[in-house]
Amino acid sequence: MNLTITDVRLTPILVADPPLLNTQGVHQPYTPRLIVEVETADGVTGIGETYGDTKYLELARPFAEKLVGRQVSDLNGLFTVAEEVSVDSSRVSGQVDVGGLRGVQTADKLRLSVVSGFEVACLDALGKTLGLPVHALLGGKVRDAVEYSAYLFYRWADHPSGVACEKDDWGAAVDPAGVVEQARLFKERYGFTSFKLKGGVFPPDEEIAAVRALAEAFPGHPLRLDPNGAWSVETSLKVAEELGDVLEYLEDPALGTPAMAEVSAGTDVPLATNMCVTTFAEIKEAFTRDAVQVVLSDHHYWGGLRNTQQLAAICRTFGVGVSMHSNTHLGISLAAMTHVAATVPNLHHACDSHYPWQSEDVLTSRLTFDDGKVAVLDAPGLGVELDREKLEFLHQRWLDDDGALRERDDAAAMRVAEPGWVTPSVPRW
Ligand SMILES: O=C([O-])C(=O)C[C@H](O)[C@@H](O)C(=O)[O-]
Ligand SMILES: [Mg+2]
Repeated sequence: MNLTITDVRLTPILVADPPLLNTQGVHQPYTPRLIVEVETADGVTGIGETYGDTKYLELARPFAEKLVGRQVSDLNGLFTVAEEVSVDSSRVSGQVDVGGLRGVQTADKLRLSVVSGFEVACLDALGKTLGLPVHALLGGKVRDAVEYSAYLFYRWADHPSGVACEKDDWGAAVDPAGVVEQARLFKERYGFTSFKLKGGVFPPDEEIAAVRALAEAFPGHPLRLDPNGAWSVETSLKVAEELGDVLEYLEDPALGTPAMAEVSAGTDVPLATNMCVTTFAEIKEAFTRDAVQVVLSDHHYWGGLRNTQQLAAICRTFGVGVSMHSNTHLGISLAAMTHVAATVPNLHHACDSHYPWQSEDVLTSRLTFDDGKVAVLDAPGLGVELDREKLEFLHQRWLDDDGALRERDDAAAMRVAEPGWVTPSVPRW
């Protein structure tokens, strides 16, 4: 067997995305992703997926060149190679995250977000070569299926008129009745039994009413609300008090560890985050101050599946829970998320996934949710197959774009509907 990497292919694509609302604006009709293929001397190809905005492509290209001649099994070496890739400081200094809502932007985090796509591709190639599933390469699964939560969004029925887009049949959700109807559809179509509502869109009282309506419609189902740091400490405490009896956790009610620590000190409702603990460097302060009780892992920006396991081990040591964050992603990432989630013993919360919102994919067959769960695949590698025609179609869309959609920018997308829109300053309420 020859594990030498002989070729690395990078294919940026644009995938359809519905008009999902968050505190910064609304999702664009198409969003960028990057598909990574790593080929070995034996002709085995491994696939991975990560963010596709220009700032990631700029790093992925030189990184890919450096991998040729290395071994797909040299996963630790990926981090060493990444350090050799320089990050343009203008990409990280003073930048506002215009859509991802994933906390600080640093050069390291940018690198890790790129490494993760390659780590998954290497694990896929290694697993295919050895005839082992990725979860086995990670030490073995401790469960046969991974539970996901329904990721509810306030949304419009369609993107603004005149905007080129793909249509879907979910309808609008801009009030409690709309949110409950969306949750009902999620349950009917995928069997989800826990629900997360993306908040920070409407004044807190309206979002409290939506969560109350969910609690009435789905008694006993775990519920979460995530305004992406849009509230003050005072508002966060008020919401915690009003919804404390029905929330599994409140996610990033206020922005940053100091504010989260203040909220945490004033409520018994568990606080979760994918904004103030997004790097290993942020863990110490947050855990020491008991600012968060649940960390949402995300292999994309934590630097891959093995770093996700390390994060989970640290959380376990400190008695902090683990859940999983998600941005817009396709089936390659859902497969990767499911493999790593299957190996984490202390994963006691259903994971987030945007996948149901993605009508397009690059796989020959879509992954499915049964009773809200994705079965852990035991086929070699990730256990999924790339559909070249679909990949080419989505790449052509990227090539045809004039550049406007190649960067995710939820505030810019909102300005199409509301020309005066600017990213709200925080706390918004
Ligand atoms: O806080 C979160 O869960 C997210 O950041 C998830 C996504 O970014 C979501 O808010 C989005 O895509 O609008
Ligand atoms: Mg969140």
